Formats: sequence, C-alpha cells, structure tokens
Amino acid sequence: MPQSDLTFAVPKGRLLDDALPVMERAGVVPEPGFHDKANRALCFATAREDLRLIRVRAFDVATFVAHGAAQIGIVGSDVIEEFDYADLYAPVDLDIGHCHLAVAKQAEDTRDIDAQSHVRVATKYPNITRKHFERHGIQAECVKLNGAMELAPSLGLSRRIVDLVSTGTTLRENGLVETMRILDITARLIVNRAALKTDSRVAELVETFRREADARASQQVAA
Ligand SMILES: Nc1ncnc2c1ncn2[C@@H]1O[C@H](COP(=O)(O)OP(=O)(O)OP(=O)(O)O)[C@@H](O)[C@H]1O
Ligand SMILES: O=P(O)(O)OC[C@H]1O[C@H](OP(=O)(O)OP(=O)(O)O)[C@H](O)[C@@H]1O
Repeated sequence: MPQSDLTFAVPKGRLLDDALPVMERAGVVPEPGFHDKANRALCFATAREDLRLIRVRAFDVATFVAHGAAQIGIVGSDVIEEFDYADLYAPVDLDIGHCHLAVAKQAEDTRDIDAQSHVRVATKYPNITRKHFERHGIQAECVKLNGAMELAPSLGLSRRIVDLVSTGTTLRENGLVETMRILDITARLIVNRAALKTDSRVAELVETFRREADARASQQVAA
C-alpha cells in the first residue's frame, strides 16, 4: 500500500531564515515559490515527492505536530516548554535560533517583588511564567499578549513582562531591564511520537538532521 505524504511544519518568521539552510543540507528543499515573500500559499512541495512543507505560526508548529497533522517540524524550545505536549518528541537540538526567556521590568521601577506574594505579568508564555514565579513563592497573574509585551509596564498593564531576549535591543529601546533569566532557547527538530514509531521515513529524517547538526558542531570545533 503506498504511504501517505509526510508533512513538515516550519515557523513563518525569523527562525525560518536560520532553519532553511539546515533543512536544505538535510535534503528538505522547498519548491522555488516558497521563497517568494508575496506568496500567500501555506503548503508547498519539496524536492522529495513524498514530503510537503507547511508554513505556520511558531506556536502552531507544535500543535500541528503534537496532533499528528504534521509528522515533523522545527520550533524553538520555548514553544515546546510552554505547551509540554506528551505526544511531541524533540530529538535534535539544531543549534540555531539562540535566545533566552527573561523577566523584565521598567528600569526606574525599584520596588522589590520578592517581598510580595502576587505579581501581574504580561507574556506570551503563561505556563512557563506561572511555573517560574511559583518556584520563587510568588503567584503570577498572567496577562496573555501575542507581541509587543514591552509596552505593558509603561502603560500600567503589568509590573513585569516575560519575553524572549536576543540582543537586548528591544528591552533597552523600551526602557526595560532584565531581572532574571528563565530559560536558554534553541530551535529543535520535533516529531510526533506515534509517527516516529509507525513510519520509518520519520526516523530516517531524524537521523539525517542529527548527522547534519553533528557535522556542523564538528566543523565549529575544527574552525
Ligand atoms: N529575537 C530573537 N532572536 C532569536 N530567536 C528568536 C527571537 N525571537 C524569537 N526567536 C525564536 O524564534 C521563534 C519564533 O519563530 P518565528 O519568528 O519564525 O515564528 P513566527 O510564527 O513568525 O512567530 P510569531 O507567532 O511570534 O509571529 C521563537 O519561538 C524563538 O524560539
Ligand atoms: O533582544 P532582541 O534582539 O531585541 O529581540 C527580542 C525581541 O524579539 C522578539 O520579538 P519579534 O521580533 O519576534 O516580534 P514579536 O514581538 O512580534 O514577537 C521578542 O518578542 C522581542 O520583542
């Protein structure tokens, strides 16, 4: 019986620029139309007849793969940690998309929250945030935002934010300072656990990406 096509999910934004060369070295080469920013299609053919790509939001990559609608994908470890899906397995650290998740506050806010039992936090990551503050004995009331968290303290929405930091420019330009680092982040190859067990092509792709990541690591050591 012919096997159905595999679906590979990738995030549509900044991570894609780093992921594409890695994918291409692993033999996942999208059709030319994929690179056209004006193209509104969401599903693309690849050089492999049995493999298609879908381009979705980063959080949705994890959801598509966890539910088996896509068998494999690439996503930041922040997203994996936030959802904690049992059906999702992240076997390869791709060593791209380096950033970290941090708590930040307005630079002029000198009030100590350690002495408090409750704090309001604006974030895209309510689960990670609640767990982080719980470990410090503080109950976090999370206000879910999907972007521009940096506006929340100055507009009185929350005393703290939890957001991704890479260069630190966004925090600085919005008058914020980091108070605590929560999680170091890199992008991972993720697979649906059931698909990994039942479809040998998924295990083969995992091995190919693992070899590609190992080869890059060896080159870096040699350089
Ligand atoms: N400033 C940054 N520097 C490096 N990596 C980042 C940065 N911001 C986010 N990331 C990583 O990239 C991932 C988001 O990927 P990407 O931007 O491709 O997705 P997206 O779907 O466009 O995001 P969104 O849903 O926010 O629009 C994050 O989950 C994180 O792992
Ligand atoms: O430390 P920096 O290098 O300044 O990067 C951090 C910024 O990058 C991410 O936002 P992104 O640009 O993905 O936009 P978003 O707010 O729409 O998520 C993140 O949410 C920060 O705002």
